[in-house]
Amino acid sequence: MSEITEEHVATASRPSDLRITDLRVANLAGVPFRSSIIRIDTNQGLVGYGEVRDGAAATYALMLKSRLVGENPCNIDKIFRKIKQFGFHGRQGGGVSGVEMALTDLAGKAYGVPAYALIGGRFRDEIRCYADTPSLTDPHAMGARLLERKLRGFTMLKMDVGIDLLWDVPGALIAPPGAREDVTTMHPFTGIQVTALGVEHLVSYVDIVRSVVGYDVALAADHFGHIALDSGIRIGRALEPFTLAWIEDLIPWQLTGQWRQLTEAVAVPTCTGEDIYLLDGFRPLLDTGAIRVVHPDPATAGGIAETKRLGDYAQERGIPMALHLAASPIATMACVHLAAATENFLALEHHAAEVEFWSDLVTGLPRPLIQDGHITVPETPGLGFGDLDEELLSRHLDPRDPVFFAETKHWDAESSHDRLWS
Ligand SMILES: O=C(O)C(=O)C[C@H](O)[C@H](O)CO
Repeated sequence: MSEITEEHVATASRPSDLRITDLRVANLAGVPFRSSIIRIDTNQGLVGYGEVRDGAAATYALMLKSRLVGENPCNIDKIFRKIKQFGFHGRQGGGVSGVEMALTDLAGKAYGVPAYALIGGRFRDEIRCYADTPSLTDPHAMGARLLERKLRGFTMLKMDVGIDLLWDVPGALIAPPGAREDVTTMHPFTGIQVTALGVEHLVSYVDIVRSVVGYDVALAADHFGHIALDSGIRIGRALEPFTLAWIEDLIPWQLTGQWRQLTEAVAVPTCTGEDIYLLDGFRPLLDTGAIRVVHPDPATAGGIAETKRLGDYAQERGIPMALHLAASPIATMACVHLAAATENFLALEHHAAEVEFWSDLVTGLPRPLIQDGHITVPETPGLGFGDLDEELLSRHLDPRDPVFFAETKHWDAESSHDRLWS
């Protein structure tokens, strides 16, 4: 064996010598949904973390392993171009996007700089988060929950309102058979019509919510459908008095022409984007001015740098960008660096206001991570957290497939975890 010289020692941790040796995942549940943490290992002992989008399969990341091993993770864009063909819209973008986050984490650690420095530096020191609140039948309960979040310092909130509230209201919907089951899985276009009674129900719901939470906080509304265009127009017009920040996902994002008609017909900002992969997927909506707010999920859209490119592209077209997210602190921190480095940024979604241990999943950052509705941009290398609290994580594994960074030589397409949401 040859002798280790001083030169060897000096070059042992050179970023140019860094190589990927492995990719492993930990499948979590309840953080706030199920998601998979990616860990990329290297020949220098450095590890990088990313996260596969909520509700997606770890498979989407594991299938990329053979394309990654041997690559220098600091060449983020080169690797991204090599693997992006293996992603797609919806949850299928989750593998590529999560891997890109982990590469950025690694590159930042290798060069000793925070992730935002790799994509151009920062525009802000604090990242505004907005708190999402899933559907509640009782508008007073929804108002109370939103008010509690407002009092915790969130300056922007979102509630789910829409057909979820109307299925059991007689005469509120005209729906094709099976539509109720379909919308909970694939979010397809169902052609559901919301009747005058249904619209009245939603108006009264939002009126009560506003009377509880007040008008001095930005409030967006989501989970409308998908519904028929004319129903969307009637709902949008009826909700105009409530000064909503946006109305989201009334119709499928692919229907650019319908989005444009909706946007032109209502005086409430229209919004979509959480299932779109890569800037290319957003171009039709942005180029035609079909939406007023673009809402990518960086864990679907292609990760940190691609979502920044998208934000810049939208900015040139006068369309503000908010970030969708339903993730653990790992993808959240990826989004914090992205939001710091993108001028065109409104707010980052937080879906885990009810998950008490959420901030504790990573070490080395303030707890709680979100204070007064904001996350402070860290200056530590990579995504900025010290490490994972593996003991805590291991208590929140997905019981259907409780893999915890185990070596994976292949993936089992039949396992329950690999059944996809979309
Ligand atoms: O918050 C939003 O905009 C959502 O639509 C969240 C989804 O319900 C979430 O990703 C769960 O799959």
